[in-house]
Amino acid sequence: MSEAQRIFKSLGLGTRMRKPDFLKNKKPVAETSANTPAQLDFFKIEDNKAERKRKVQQSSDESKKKKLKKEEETKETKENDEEEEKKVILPIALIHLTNTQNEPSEEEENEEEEEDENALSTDDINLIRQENLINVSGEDVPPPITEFSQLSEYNVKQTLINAVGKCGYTQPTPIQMQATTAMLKGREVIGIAPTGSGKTMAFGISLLSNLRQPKKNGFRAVIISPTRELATQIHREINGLAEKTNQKGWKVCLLAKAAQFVPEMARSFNTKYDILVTTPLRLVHMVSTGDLQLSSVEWIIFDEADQLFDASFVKQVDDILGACTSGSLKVCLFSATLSNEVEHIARTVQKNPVKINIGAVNTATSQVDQSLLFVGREEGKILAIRNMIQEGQFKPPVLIFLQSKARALELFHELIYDGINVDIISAERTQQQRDTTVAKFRSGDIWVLITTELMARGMDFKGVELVINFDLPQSITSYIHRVGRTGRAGRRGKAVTFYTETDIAVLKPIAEMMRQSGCKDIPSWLLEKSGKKKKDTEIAPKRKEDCLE
Ligand SMILES: Nc1ncnc2c1ncn2[C@@H]1O[C@H](COP(=O)(O)OP(=O)(O)OP(=O)(O)O)[C@@H](O)[C@H]1O
Repeated sequence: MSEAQRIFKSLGLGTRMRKPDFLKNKKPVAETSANTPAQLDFFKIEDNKAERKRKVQQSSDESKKKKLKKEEETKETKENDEEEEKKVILPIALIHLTNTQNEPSEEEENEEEEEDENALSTDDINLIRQENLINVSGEDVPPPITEFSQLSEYNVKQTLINAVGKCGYTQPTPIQMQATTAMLKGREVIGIAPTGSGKTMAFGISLLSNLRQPKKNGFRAVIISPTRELATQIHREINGLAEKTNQKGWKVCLLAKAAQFVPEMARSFNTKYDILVTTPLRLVHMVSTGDLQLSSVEWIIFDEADQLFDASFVKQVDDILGACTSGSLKVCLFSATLSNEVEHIARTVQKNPVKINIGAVNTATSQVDQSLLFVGREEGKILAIRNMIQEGQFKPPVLIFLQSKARALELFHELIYDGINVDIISAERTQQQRDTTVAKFRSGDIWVLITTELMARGMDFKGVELVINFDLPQSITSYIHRVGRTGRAGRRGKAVTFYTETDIAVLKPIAEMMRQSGCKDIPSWLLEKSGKKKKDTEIAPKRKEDCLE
């Protein structure tokens, strides 16, 4: 058994990891830098391959030297032990038996040599994590994968691995590298990774694999999301993956429409499906009327977990967890942002979770070029948009965030008047209207979408070019999620935040966070500004309903 395997065993991992090809070449090289790259550019891994290969080779060499030294030491100890053993007098038959038992067959020897070559050393694992900005905490955290094909070593069916490929995903993102192996080992996870970095697939793949096959025994996995639009999107993605497995019978249910179920349907409903995607309110309602049972649930995922575990939802979350009565229930949390307070609450419902953090904590994705634009007073905002249009900086699709529905509606009328292909989405519109608007924005029939906080989290509109914070967001957390609607899945995006004279007093936290996420053009006077530290939820000043004066 190799040293690496011994380490794996001692860590209780027991998994035989195949060493990725890029880790196999070992040439003598100098020591590696332990510095973590400042920018998170995980979709561009391929571009960095040569550099990564060099670093990994360096690490592999170091570990090889260490391994050789250890092997020599082990050999010495073994020889001493053998000497000791010979002193014990055994009957000849037993000696023979003992010797043959200890002697590896030729086949075993070859296998060990092969394992030796393929095993990942602790240094290799650390380097993969370092290269992908994966930070982990928790006991016995399994190593990350670097290729989807390695999922087979975690008992994932080939049909599921193929399905991931059919979705067009060739390389796992960092959260997928690490969260999948943890969940596949049956571990509860707290997964924090930037907006647009593929968290949905991270838990989607793991759930489908852990459930093995459709059973029609009632819901075995539940995914909770704060908004109906996001639940619909998650449902589409997981259902799409399930369908591509060609494994007949996977039933993924979206519990979103109030009129979707009548009591007579409840019985079949409780047995027909494997996975449920829902918002918390709807689920609590169905559980309280007895129309839905959660006793078979083995996995529950809270997407946008920080929002679900904050004051506005925590009661419903508590009710839902109370209804999941299975002793083997596993609770996982995913989000791009998580405060210590929320993590503390969440940990009270988790058992020995693995915490995975990708990149810097609570910062906007580095895939977005962020900027601040001074507009003087409120009326300067619409002028700024008109200027951007004239100067060709208003490249659709564009998402514009405002503080209230009334302000959003006013801007909508103004842009319609300018002849822009624009629509508006807010919580007060009917579900039908919301669905139609989202579909039209997705398909490119609408170029500009004006919205409130409703669309800030989770929504994956492919190819959004520009996010405009017409009004400052209410919190840093909201800023991170809003600008994260662009710069997704490896594409770059732009985000412009308007600010007025009144906003200057509260802008510093946003400016600091922008700098942290790699933004260089922040006026230094803004960063130096002193002032009372505001709570995360208290940034934007309350504005008049009328956004143009
Ligand atoms: N391995 C992959 N390779 C390329 N694209 C991927 C991969 N995994 C997921 N994606 C794509 O990346 C996009 C973002 O994924 P997803 O919506 O899961 O992000 P997220 O991390 O949940 O973001 P948010 O925090 O904003 O909710 C989606 O369009 C998805 O199809």
